[in-house]
Amino acid sequence: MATSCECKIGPSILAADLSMLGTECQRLMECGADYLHLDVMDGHFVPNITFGHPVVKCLRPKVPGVFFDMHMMVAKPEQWVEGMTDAGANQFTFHVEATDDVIGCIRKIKEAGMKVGLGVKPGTPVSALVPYIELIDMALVMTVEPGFGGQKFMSDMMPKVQYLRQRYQDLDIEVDGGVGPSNIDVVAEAGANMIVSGTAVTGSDEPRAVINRLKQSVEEALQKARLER
Ligand SMILES: O=C(CO)[C@@H](O)[C@H](O)COP(=O)(O)O
Ligand SMILES: [Fe+2]
Repeated sequence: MATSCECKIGPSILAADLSMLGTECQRLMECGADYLHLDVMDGHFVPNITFGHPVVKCLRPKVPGVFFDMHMMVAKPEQWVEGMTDAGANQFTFHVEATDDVIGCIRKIKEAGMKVGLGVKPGTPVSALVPYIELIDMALVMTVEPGFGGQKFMSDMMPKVQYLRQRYQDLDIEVDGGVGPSNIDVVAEAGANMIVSGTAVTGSDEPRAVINRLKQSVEEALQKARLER
């Protein structure tokens, strides 16, 4: 299905050396990343904890101008909107399962000047995003149970991506979890254009080559879809 969306590769820094977060982020951008995917976990929505807006505020000046996609794996995400926008975040991606007031959270994010991402966990049907699709900038399809990097890619989530791409040709669709060179072709074929990859990139001796491989696959799939239009 053709789309006007561009291919964007956004490495997750979750599996990187977090004691060197600033230099790790700089290195990923030097290796050809298009944006950075920063995984925020609160120990409530997911059984793990990472970092919050105070860390993001310190990180911001280390990689000026780089798009920060905040993956908010937190309960009641609306409570963190102000802190994240003050810290310099660009996109606030929260989970549809995490709040009773999705519309209110979307409104708060937009009023704070950030882009809106809305995600579904593997157990949530993609139809849960449909009521909000016209209000968001990006849809996130999780291909692992959120909370940890280095998990196995769930290929049975690809019909969710196909469902979205067939109906919303110009929507940014992000896939996150276990993505790497071994499965990028099915992710790209399904229609995703924003690719999060953590372990496959930060765990590689050649992150630039991995990012290039991911980019090549998505760009080929986008080009093929445009020709089929
Ligand atoms: O949000 C998450 C995990 O909850 C992801 O962003 C992972 O951190 C991606 O890492 P890999 O699965 O690619 O190692
Ligand atoms: Fe993530």
